[in-house]
Amino acid sequence: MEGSPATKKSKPDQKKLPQPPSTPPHDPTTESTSSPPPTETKSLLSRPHKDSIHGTLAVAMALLSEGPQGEGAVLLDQAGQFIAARARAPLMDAAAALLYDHGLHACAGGTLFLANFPQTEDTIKLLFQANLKRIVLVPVAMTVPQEANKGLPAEPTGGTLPQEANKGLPAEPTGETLPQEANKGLPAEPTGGTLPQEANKGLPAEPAGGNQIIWSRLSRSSPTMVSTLIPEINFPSEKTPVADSIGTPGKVAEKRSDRWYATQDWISSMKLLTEDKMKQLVADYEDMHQEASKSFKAFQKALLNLLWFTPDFSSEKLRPTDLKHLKSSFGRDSRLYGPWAAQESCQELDMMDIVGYLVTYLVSLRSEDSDRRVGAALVQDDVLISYGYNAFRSQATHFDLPRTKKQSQQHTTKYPYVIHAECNAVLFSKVTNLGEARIYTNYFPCLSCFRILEYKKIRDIRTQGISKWNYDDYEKDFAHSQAEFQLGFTGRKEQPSRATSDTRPKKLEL
Ligand SMILES: O=c1ccn([C@H]2C[C@H](O)[C@@H](COP(=O)(O)O)O2)c(=O)[nH]1
Repeated sequence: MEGSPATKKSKPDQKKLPQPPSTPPHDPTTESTSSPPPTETKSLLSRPHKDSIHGTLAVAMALLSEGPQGEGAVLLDQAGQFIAARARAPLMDAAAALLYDHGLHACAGGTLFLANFPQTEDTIKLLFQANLKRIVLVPVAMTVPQEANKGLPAEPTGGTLPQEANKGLPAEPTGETLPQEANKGLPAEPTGGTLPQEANKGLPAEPAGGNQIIWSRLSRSSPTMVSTLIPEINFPSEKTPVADSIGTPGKVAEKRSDRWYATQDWISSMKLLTEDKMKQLVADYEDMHQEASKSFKAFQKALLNLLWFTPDFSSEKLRPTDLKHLKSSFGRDSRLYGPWAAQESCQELDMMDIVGYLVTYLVSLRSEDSDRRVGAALVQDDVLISYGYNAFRSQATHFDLPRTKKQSQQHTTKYPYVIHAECNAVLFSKVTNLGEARIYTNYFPCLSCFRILEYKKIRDIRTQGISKWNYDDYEKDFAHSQAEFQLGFTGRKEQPSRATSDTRPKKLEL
């Protein structure tokens, strides 16, 4: 996602205006690869590679498709900035819809993640026309329609790419390779916030006539694809509680040895899952996929289960309250109970909600604040148009910032340096008219984010939890509730837990 570049119109009184920063705005969705920080500080954060996030978004979008085979696509521009993600429309492949929505100029030199191969030959032609630099195929379904394959290098059976096509690409990781490993050799991510023209500098020159498409895959098979969703595992340093590094809520060990063992346990359980259960899940998935042409619901269910049972999704925080709800059949318009909702306030979610929450969760994994990872996703007309997570502002990196929360030492806290997830989602949206947009967040937005959402007329706010922010005094909390109320809050919200419901002011009746 790129922040809209400041329009450089020369105005007579420009000298009086605040000058734009000499460096481009910080884009939290990119990370510097040029000067890796010291290993000790690096272990403060574990973040999945952007490719994993975008590949998974494509899969999530495929869940929303209608038709015999799900298809989802995610488009990034040439600087690697997110443009949009969407599912197949009834008469249009997801990839084609993105190209038509955003135009070839936005796509040239860009990257397209495809969960399942587009089914029509017209779309393949369009992919060549788009001069994309990279197409990442996420093989959620193992079959590539013969029709669609026309004109492309022939694929040997078993789904591997021909050696020719693989030339120059890194060897694909096998089985249980961790994401860090798997990412080695992938094209370096651009450094923060560069404008497309700038970002192009140093990239290999496009051959005359364009059309240099590098076919790459997140992985050869679903197990590896799923394993790339797991955040990098760094052995925690003294500074890092286990909860930060391995994402196990409520399991913060005090001593180094405890942390170490907790991490070990987690790794072995992950391995167990990768090697045994995951194989089983994938086998089930493949079996069910055979049935997919007969029953699309089965495909959706299998895919969702596959995502669901990765360690992250089955963590305590995200555990479905009752798996039997998931096991029931559902389609685009059917309802099911929200896995994130507390038992006493089980909420109904539709497929877009599930995908919305999945996206907020995924992007929150990229958060630069290891204390609290917040994710936000903007959706308009069932298209994911932007996302954001809490990240440190321009010219500040997560390696040298204060992390303390103590209000008595305001200048040493992290807060002045953090841009909130919702702000980033809005700031980096390429769609500027957000009146019809809906926002998903994994935490209840704070008051300042509410102001921004109100300003942008985003009134459909769907959130997974009650407010977690510490408002020191009643006024602030009250103002927050009022703002929420005045907005005409349309989102679904969990009931406050007993602990907080007593202290929160009652909503006003208008
Ligand atoms: O609406 C919100 C509120 C807060 N955030 C971010 C800002 C910080 O990075 C964390 C809060 O940290 P604590 O340690 O829990 O105080 O969340 C946000 O993105 N959106």
